[in-house]
Amino acid sequence: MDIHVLAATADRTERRVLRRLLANVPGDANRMLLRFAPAPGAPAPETPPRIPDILLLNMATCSPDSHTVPADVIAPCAAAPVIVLVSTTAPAAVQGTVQVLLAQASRQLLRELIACIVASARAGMAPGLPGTSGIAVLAAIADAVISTRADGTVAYCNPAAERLMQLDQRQMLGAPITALMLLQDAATLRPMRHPVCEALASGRTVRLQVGCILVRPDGSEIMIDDSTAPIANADGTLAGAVMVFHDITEARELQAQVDYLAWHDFLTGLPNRFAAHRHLNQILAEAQASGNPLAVMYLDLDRFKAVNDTLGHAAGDALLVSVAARLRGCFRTVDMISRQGGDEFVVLMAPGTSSDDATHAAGRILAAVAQPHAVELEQVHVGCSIGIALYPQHGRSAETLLRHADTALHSAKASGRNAWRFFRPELLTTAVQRRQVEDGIRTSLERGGFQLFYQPKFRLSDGILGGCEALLRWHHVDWGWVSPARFIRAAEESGLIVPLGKWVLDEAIRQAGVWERAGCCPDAIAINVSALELKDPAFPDRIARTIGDAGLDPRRLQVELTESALMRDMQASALALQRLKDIGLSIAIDDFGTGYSSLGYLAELPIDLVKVDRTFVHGIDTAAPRRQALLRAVLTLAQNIALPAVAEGVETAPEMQFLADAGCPMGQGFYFGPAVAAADFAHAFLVQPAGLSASP
Ligand SMILES: Nc1nc2c(ncn2[C@@H]2O[C@H](COP(=O)(O)OP(=O)(O)OP(=O)(O)O)[C@@H](O)[C@H]2O)c(=O)[nH]1
Repeated sequence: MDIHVLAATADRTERRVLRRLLANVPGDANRMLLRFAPAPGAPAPETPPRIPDILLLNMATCSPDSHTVPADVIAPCAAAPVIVLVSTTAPAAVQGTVQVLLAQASRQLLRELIACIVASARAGMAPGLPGTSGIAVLAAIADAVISTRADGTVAYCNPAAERLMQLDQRQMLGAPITALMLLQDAATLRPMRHPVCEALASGRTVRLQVGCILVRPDGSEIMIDDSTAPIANADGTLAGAVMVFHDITEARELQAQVDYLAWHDFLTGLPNRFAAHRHLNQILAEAQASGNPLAVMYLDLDRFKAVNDTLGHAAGDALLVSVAARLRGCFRTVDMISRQGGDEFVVLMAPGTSSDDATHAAGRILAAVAQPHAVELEQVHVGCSIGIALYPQHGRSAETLLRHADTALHSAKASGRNAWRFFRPELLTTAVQRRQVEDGIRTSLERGGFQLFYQPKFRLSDGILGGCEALLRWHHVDWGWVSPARFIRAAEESGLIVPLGKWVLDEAIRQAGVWERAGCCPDAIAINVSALELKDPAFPDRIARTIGDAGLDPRRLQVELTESALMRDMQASALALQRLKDIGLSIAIDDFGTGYSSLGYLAELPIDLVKVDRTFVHGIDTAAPRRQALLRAVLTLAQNIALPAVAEGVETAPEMQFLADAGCPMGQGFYFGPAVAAADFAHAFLVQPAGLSASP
């Protein structure tokens, strides 16, 4: 006779041994048709394969509580007898099964055993009922198994099915499966067509859709995953169906938690950037269909870094949570508030939002965020800046709207912060140009392109060189010379001014060293220092170290600062300036007279020199008497507090003469000479001992 053997083993050696033992040779009494079961988890075949006459199982993967038991392999052939393949003679995990120690099995023994078991099963077994050894295996596995007859009444259920269904065998056997198992779609809560009915009707293996709920007799619900296969008689007619299922409630809950984390910000609980992007696409589709406008707001806290730096990261976190709560209070439930990361939030205002609505909301945010936040027993104040882009006039896609809102945000920041701005197309060109400039600065810092030019300062009384100012110049490979007005501001706003300032310092000190070794160094080489550098507590020490390393006399170096840079934090400025003075540097105030006009600081800070701004100087010889009087007043003020003054922007001889007559001690400007490269400066203005190479 032909005997269909299904072997469920993933072990390659076992497969090879089985192939050898069950290979047919002429003269064999029976023909063995060996087939291997697909690995657990492999997709079920569309059409049910022929039910085998006997099943060979590897017990190594068949522990009772193991989910690797190929229940969906065993269950459809539950009517078939089972031989368990064991690798040791130790007692098998499942009582009542025939066991074969494969390593010692001979070809003849195994074939005769199989033939004998199959013959007796064919003689006595009713279709749809598992054989005794099959029952033993099914009783031991963790998956629930229910087999039905062709009319859908239950013919068999294993203990796991009793547990999951909360019914015992007596209540289930003979009852229609559809009466016992109420299945619902988790999303719609609508009853679902029973998979047994579907498998019986189609003659195919059926899998439940993900998210199927089993409602149990006591009303409790579990989520199940199942596979249902029809069972065929030996003649191919339908004998019934077998359903294998297990509880996936816990796995789904875990998945739900993972999903939550994937779409929410861990710190504030707000939707995260991915959720915002997804939502924006959804509401854009809605807005497109209804023709309604909507608003996208990009929000960034102002100087949040300072909170982290002064109060610590935990306080920063608490502030972010507090801000998130304030934002929630500013919006309708239809608007989505999300955290993009860091101190950035995005608000998506639902379709139907006009620009007026967005304006009012922005005002509400500024007011709400500005209220003090209770953070770790402190009252913390923080502001924020907001950029707004409207659909459809500022963009139609999620990416464009977010980018344009971000561009508008930068404009709000640049305007002085604590403000909101709508997107304007003009911002785009500036933003793109700004980015290009920033990238260019970075590249030139790495590869070269910056140079220091030197402009002389002269004593007006005797025309002797009184020092010089080192001015940064940038030659870009593609753009040529870039105007300082164009790149200094971009560097300041992007923070690149710090590495740039360091480069200037190093280069000025290097050049001063060259001149000093040549014995022709000018008295004071002034370098410009930005507010950001001055704010850095490590700045004075860095200067001291660099000067020390170069072996330079510190009096050769002068630091020029603008009034506004000093005024940002008077106390910190005073400390930093004193430290610079202690190192031996002199301090000059740039743009004197144009800044805060709060002159009190002149007496407070250790300043050596003031530079009278060029606006006072330009055309002064022919200017109106009131303007001339103003310049004289500025110079007198400097004189009265014993601060020498340098007039900037001197371009003509009459201007120079007017300044000299008014008692201005020094001048700087085109009249004396423009800023030029170090070699040209040395050549023109320094008394050069023989052999000086001004630039190495
Ligand atoms: N406490 C805390 N800080 C964070 C977190 N994520 C990012 N940051 C910090 O937030 C700061 C963001 O600073 P920026 O927005 O770049 O700068 P700012 O100080 O706010 O200055 P402006 O935006 O220019 O006004 C950085 O210092 C980050 O290290 C976080 O989850 N918790």
